[in-house]
Amino acid sequence: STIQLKRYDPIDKIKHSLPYRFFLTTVKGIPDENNALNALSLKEILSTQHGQLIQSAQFNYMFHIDWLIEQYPSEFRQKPLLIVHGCKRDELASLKAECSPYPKIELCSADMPIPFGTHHTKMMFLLYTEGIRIVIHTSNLIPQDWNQKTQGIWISPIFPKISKTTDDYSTTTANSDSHTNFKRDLLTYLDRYSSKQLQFWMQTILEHDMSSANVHVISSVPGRFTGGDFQKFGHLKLRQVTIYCTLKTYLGIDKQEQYQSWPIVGQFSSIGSLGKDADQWLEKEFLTTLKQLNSSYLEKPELKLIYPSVENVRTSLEGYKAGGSLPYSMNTAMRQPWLNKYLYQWHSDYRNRTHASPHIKTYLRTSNDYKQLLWFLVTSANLSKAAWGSLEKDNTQLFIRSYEIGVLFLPKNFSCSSFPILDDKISDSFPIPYDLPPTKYEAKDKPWIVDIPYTSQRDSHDCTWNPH
Ligand SMILES: O=C(O)c1c[nH]c2c(Br)cccc2c1=O
Repeated sequence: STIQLKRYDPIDKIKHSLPYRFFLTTVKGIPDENNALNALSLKEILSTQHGQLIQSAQFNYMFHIDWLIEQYPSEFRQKPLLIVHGCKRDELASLKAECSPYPKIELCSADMPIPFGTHHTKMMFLLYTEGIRIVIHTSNLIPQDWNQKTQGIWISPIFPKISKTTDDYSTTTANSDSHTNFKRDLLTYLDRYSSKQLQFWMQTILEHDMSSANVHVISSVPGRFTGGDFQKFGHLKLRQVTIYCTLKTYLGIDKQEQYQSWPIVGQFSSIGSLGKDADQWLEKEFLTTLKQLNSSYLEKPELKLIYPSVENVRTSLEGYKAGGSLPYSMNTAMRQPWLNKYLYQWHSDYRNRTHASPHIKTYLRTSNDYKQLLWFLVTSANLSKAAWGSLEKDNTQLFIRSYEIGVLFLPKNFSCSSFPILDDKISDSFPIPYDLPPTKYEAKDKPWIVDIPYTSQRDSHDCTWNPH
């Protein structure tokens, strides 16, 4: 059989990029060395050094088409580009207008059957002559999302095309999938669009060998899921994949006890309406599924939620403007003051990103001493029922409104029982985007709310914030 030579992937040359392939976006205005380690710009992702691009697809929520095309190398700007979006009515009209100068851009409208759902998914398919690369990330395709914010990027290897011979000898499942069922779960997600244009990409994905993928897909799609589909999406999928982590069989009886209280940390850039108290959804549903009811001990991990305070926004590189991308509304916040006791500040001194306002969304479970990581998820999903789903029909049905996608890192897929979080951080520690342990809000701190004025203190650009 022809032995496929693993093509040299420039991403591998970036220090500390392996084995996680988890990057932040570069930030203008911080020292270069903090951009050199595990950070990428969109131009770097799309550069010609990765191979000869044939065509690409961009799944996202917000688009600035002229700017996006400019991020592609000039020799790739005429290649076919599929834009997968959830725009309707006047937003769709303006998106079409923005695309009209580019005949090779095709639009694919994600079916949005449920009110208040959004197409949040941020993903790239990059088809080269040598193979296909998949990027799952958290940035809108607009300049300010790639300038001075903290955003997350998982970038796959360039998966080679399955040649007849390789398929015969593929060591994993018949259609060369990974132990994490990466290909199966990605196709399950894409199938929910029921889109003809995505048929081409689903067939293309089928034809590539993804056995080297070492992350799980955690996605959400609009719908009501029960029976065989019950644990395919949303927070039930996250539970189903992480459940082994605190199983007695995996840990041994004695160790399991110590795991019971291991905290869960959620970090996001917006918050939905979660009910009149924590027992409505946050503790009763979201935390319960994540803390895996399976154990006989009463697990009660703490839940710590990282969301920028007004002071975090005011002192950020962008100043109050950063708050334009933190759309937590007064109408929602005023109905859930109980949430404030869970809130921690955005702090990332070790990555020099304390002032790069977060638009990344991450969820993790860590040991009490914050030295070991049990699992880590980077995703488009904010803390909302629309994104994660809410249980109905006596907990037999999960109701999800939005499209979301993220990737989950599990120690067992990296041959370890937990990921190290070392003090000197950057070594072979897991590249967590923020400082652990998290920093509690100060007594005077309030969560950033987008639609109220902030005039008593000026921001890092000497401005105030007056939402019209
Ligand atoms: O998922 C995302 O990326 C986002 C979703 N909704 C937003 C609103 Br509403 C206002 C401003 C920014 C965003 C945003 O960034």
